[in-house]
Amino acid sequence: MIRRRPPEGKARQPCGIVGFEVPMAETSKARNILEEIVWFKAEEIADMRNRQSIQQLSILVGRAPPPRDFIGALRAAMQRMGKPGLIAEVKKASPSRGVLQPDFDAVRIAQAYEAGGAACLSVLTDARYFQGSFQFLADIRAAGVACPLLAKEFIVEAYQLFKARAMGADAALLIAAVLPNTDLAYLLKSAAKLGLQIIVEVHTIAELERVLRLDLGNAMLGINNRNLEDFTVDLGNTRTIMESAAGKEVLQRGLLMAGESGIFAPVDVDFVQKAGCGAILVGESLVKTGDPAAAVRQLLSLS
Ligand SMILES: O=C(O)c1ccccc1NCC(=O)[C@H](O)[C@H](O)COP(=O)(O)O
Repeated sequence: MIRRRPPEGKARQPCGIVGFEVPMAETSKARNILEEIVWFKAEEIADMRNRQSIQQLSILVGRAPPPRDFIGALRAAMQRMGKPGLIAEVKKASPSRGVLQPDFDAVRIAQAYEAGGAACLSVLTDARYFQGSFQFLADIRAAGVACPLLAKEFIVEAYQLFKARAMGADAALLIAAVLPNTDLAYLLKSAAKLGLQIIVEVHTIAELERVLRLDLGNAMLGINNRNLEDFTVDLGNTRTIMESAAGKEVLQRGLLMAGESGIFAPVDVDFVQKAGCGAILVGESLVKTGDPAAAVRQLLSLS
């Protein structure tokens, strides 16, 4: 479990108008990128709240287009194609790979994914580490894209769920490595009130066991094959987790599971499908190509 805040309150001591910062004690340094991202979220959300209160966001939520059935679209795609429903990711850059697509136009890429046969889209909203934006969600919806949209954010507060729904998201991601079960339970309830569906993401068997103790409502699950602490990617992680007792419980309960990260070719799709996944979340291999529609068709072996 990553630490949600620097143990000594602050990672850096800003020195005001002098314009430099002094690092705090060694223990206050983030241990990995996930911690760094999550620690920065506290500052980012405080800044967002100063510009837009949760009351203002609530009004926008009331005016937002009705949410679409994200999980239903994935299940329908699986039934139609006999292959996992594809969540194609609109991702300009990442901490592990840097800029993936310099010629990045979120709307054009979203339209191409849909034309290629994606069931749903994942839209990176984090600005600092992924060069994403909540505005992309609104732009993609305004452009008439029908695929349901996942707000791909590092959610630590309900405020971000309000923001995601206000901007037109249909679903949001909650990461078990970041959130203890009390927070997950609270955020799952908040999301349900807003009409947002949820993917709860795990990376280990222990996280899956913990998450299965929650009242998941109609949430789906995801296994991230990327270790968010050291960036290594191993598709075998999906199989290992799905072969565990907790993985078997997922199948028995009929929960939809997505295989996430490191999916590059049809053999990878087959691999995670055989492991028990009814959905896949794919970014890099699609966004890097000059023709994202063709990349989707190729990945799903569509003619
Ligand atoms: O992608 C990263 O480098 C990354 C680093 C730190 C935290 C999260 C990160 N990625 C989020 C994701 O889970 C992926 O964007 C998603 O699963 C798609 O992965 P890929 O197909 O490998 O781009």
